[in-house]
Amino acid sequence: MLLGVIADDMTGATDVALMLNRAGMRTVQVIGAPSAGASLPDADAVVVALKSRTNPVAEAVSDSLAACEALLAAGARQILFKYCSTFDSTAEGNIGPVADALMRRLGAEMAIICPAFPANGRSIYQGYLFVGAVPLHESSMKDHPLTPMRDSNLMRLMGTQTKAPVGHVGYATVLAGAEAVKARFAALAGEGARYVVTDALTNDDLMVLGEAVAGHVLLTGGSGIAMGLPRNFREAGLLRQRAAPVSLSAPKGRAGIISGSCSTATRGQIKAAIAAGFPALKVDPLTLTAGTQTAAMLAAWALAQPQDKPFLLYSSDDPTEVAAIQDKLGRDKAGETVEHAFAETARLLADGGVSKLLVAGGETSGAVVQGLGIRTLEIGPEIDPGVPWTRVVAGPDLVIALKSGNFGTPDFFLKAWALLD
Ligand SMILES: Nc1ncnc2c1ncn2[C@@H]1O[C@H](COP(=O)(O)OP(=O)(O)O)[C@@H](O)[C@H]1O
Ligand SMILES: O=C(O)[C@@H](O)C(=O)COP(=O)(O)O
Repeated sequence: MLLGVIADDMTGATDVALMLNRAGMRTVQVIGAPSAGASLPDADAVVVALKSRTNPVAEAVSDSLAACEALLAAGARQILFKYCSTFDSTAEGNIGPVADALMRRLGAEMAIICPAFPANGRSIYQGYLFVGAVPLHESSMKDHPLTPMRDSNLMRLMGTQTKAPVGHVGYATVLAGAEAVKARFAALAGEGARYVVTDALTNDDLMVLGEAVAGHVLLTGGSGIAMGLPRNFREAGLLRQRAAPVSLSAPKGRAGIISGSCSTATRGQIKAAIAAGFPALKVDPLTLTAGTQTAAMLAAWALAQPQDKPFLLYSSDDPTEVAAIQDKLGRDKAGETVEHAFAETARLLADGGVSKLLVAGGETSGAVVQGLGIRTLEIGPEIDPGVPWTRVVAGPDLVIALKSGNFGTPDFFLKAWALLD
């Protein structure tokens, strides 16, 4: 194993695993921090998918360190801490504290901060993170149910989460190439910087940065920064090129969609699925709390639908409705209620013969994967940038795609099935 990745949520993990797979590294995703001494699957890269984006800081740190130990024990030469391309976090963390702890464990002198993911419109200029044409804090991420992002300056965002000095590599330096970036790293290290935000607008920029960080033991960023890493290993004679899969054979059974994502892209995809006649049932956190809607009822409804189209269970709502529900239940309780219900529903659906599942939302996917008892995933074909089909290799016999809230074209729920044999 060459590269170890610690991902702070489930969809982020499949996103980075897809990126590595496409760039020629055989990548396997394992769920949860492996216990001490547990062996990891044999692969060029292993991604450990945690649910550490929004849990308490101490837990996020200890899970990330446990993942790091397992990856090092399996031979990882470099560790990537993967977080969201929209830098999803709060003033307390968890990005800063986890990165600090990994830096200490690995004895790293410097780590880059690069959430850029051009294929999905995430770019960094002058240290400001953009989502499409607008700065992060003007994007729909300002209303995220768990990690509302109200600033776009990555130096400032990281600065609230760590005491370590944060520097910046500007775009002109990135354009000048990997040697110029390395020289700038050295200069910043001389000034005491421990973290370095790197501008990046295109995939070419990410390849330059990938080359510049070949010698770094710790990297932090979105899946984009993984793009250039396989080439480093190939050039070092450690990795052979392999082709990424174009289709996936799915076990026989029914198809369905579970969505707890309230992101703009997902809400559009839900609209398109309903317009296409998918049988759809809205799940309401208040009704779940009152016990008048239960996981058993959701699963029974889904399994009673005609099989010619996938069913859709969704709690996704617009920011005004989400805010009203959070006012009544509290932010965490609202999220947990939906996540618990979907985890249990997914288990009942798998028992009821569902074998092809699309899940929308990072936290939602984490809950569903845990509910299904999935331990290992193999990465299949790309549906859209950042979202692959995966096949369960340890756990129930099914194929599952875990879609980040803001990823995918409007017809995502309609077109994904065509990649399955
Ligand atoms: N109607 C709702 N009201 C309040 N919270 C909700 C609602 N529907 C889903 N949630 C919660 O919002 C969060 C959405 O986060 P996530 O699943 O990560 O989606 P995304 O990938 O879009 O960020 C989850 O914790 C989910 O349980
Ligand atoms: O980097 C990204 O944007 C994604 O890989 C990711 O982390 C998604 O998180 P959610 O939007 O919470 O699914």
